[in-house]
Parts: sequence; C-alpha cells; structure tokens
Amino acid sequence: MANQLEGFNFEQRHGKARVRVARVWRNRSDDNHFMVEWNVSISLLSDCVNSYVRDDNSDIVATDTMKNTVYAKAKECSEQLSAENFAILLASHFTSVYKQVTTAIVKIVEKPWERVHIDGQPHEHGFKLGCEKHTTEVTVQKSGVLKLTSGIEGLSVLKTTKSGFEGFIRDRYTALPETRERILATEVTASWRQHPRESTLLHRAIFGCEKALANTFFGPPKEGVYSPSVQSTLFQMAKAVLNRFPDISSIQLKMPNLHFLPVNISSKENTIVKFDDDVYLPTDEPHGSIEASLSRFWSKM
Ligand SMILES: O=c1[nH]c(=O)c2[nH]c(=O)[nH]c2[nH]1
Repeated sequence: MANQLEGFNFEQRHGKARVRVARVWRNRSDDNHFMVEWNVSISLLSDCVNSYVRDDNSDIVATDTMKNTVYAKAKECSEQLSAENFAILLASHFTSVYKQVTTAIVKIVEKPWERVHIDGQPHEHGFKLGCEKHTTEVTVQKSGVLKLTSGIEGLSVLKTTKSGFEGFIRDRYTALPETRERILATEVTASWRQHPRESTLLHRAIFGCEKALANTFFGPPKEGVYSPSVQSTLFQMAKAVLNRFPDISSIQLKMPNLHFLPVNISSKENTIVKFDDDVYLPTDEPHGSIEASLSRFWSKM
C-alpha cells in the first residue's frame, strides 16, 4: 500500500509468515484418509498508516488473528480442497471481511506427502514424503480481481551426459575449458500464471507441467537430448509448458547449475586420479544461477 507521508513516499504491508497446518479428511464411506500439510504465508495491503505514524492500531488486523484464521478455515473445509482453492478462500476472506484491506496475498507451500503402497496396495492411512513441493500464490483484490500462480520447487534432476558448454567469452580471467561432455544437474523451481479453474484441472496442470519440464530436460529414454547450456535447456522447458497448456500465460524458471567438477589429483611424482569422465566432485556452492521467464504476447489475464 503506497502513501505520501510527511513529504516521503511510503509503502507498507503486513502479514503472518510460515503458518504450518495439516488437515486430515476421514472418509465416511470407506476407511481411506486424505491429508495435506501446508505452510501458509499471508500478506495484507491495508490502510493502516496510523499505526506507523500516530500510535493508533485501530485499523490493524492482528497477525495473530491471521494465523488463527488459517486454522479456523482449515476446520471449516469439510471437503478436501487444493492449496490453490484454500489460498483463494483465505485471501477472499481477508478482503471481504475487513474494510481496511484492499488486497490479500496468500502463498502456500505444500509438503509432498504421498500415500504409501504396501505389497502393491494403497495404504488407507500411511503416507511418505516425496521430493518436489507444490507451491501457489494467490492475490485477491477487494474488487474480486484474482491472480493465481502455481508451481513446484525442489525438482532435482541430473543427467550424466548429453550436456556441454562451449563458445563463451574468453579473457584473462577465464579458466573453464570448453566441453561437450559433462554432468548437468539442477534443482528446478518453476511458477506459472494460470486461469483459476476447478481443483482437478489445476491438479492436472501441475502434474502435466512437471512432466513437460522433466521430459524436455531429459529427452527420450534411449538417445536423450543434447544441452548446449542450462540457458538453452531452460528455454526449451519453458516453451514446452506454454505450448502444452493454453491456460498458462507465463512461466518463470530458476535452474541453478549444480556443478560436478572433474577430479584430477596428482602429486609431484605421479598422477593419483586422472579424470576420464568418471570421478566427479559434486558441489552446490558456489553454483551458477540461471533464471528466466517466458510469457505470451497476448493474454487476457
Ligand atoms: O550452462 C552453463 N551456462 C553458463 O552460463 C555457465 N557458466 C559456466 O561457468 N558454466 C556454465 N554452464
């Protein structure tokens, strides 16, 4: 929320970050349990300048109340719902109940609990933690205008060949040799803007995007696909998502380059380890940081 204040421009927002909630739904018709674990962050744009400059908190929604609202709304949701729909429900609550609140931003990170299978049978109430997290961010304005982004974080992928890096700028500080043979590893964070749709369609988009991203990174199972740089692979991955899902208007990808360094060890007398595309030193610090977003020219969103 922006204001002119004592001759300055002033912007402020307040909220509660990292509210952790788990919700279990016990099926009445069979014994299957469903559960989610969410980490919810709320940010409200509201007219409460008096609290900053006049010691007057009468326009403030307490962040403690925001936290309680997460649990109260989770309790009220008697039917299972997606993180997107829960975020919309929460954000709409804040903009409709409080006259001071003009915009609510709700972010949710969902922990990847997956039903376990024992001897090929889905377990009724047993879950294990998967890898990549599902994320969503919803912005709701008082007018009802809604912006929805969904995404994934922590999608760790690696391929042992079909990657290289050549033709980059060389100067007196450049030591990196050119190569057409290296390990390519990254942890993908993706977020995409999409039309708010009913839950099952949103869910399908998440799994579809993840599949499009992974398939493009790896290429076909036998021959793979050559990556001339993380940049090029990132662009192909973003394009695959936009080509596949017309409802998605833009996508942002972050793909750190997690280097696997060739190991060469020698003493004065002899070579102890000579690198032959076999022994690597895996690192994540420092890492290359490569990120980009791709969006359609024309979008109604
Ligand atoms: O795919 C890459 N992109 C870079 O920008 C870069 N920079 C670097 O040192 N190695 C790599 N690899």
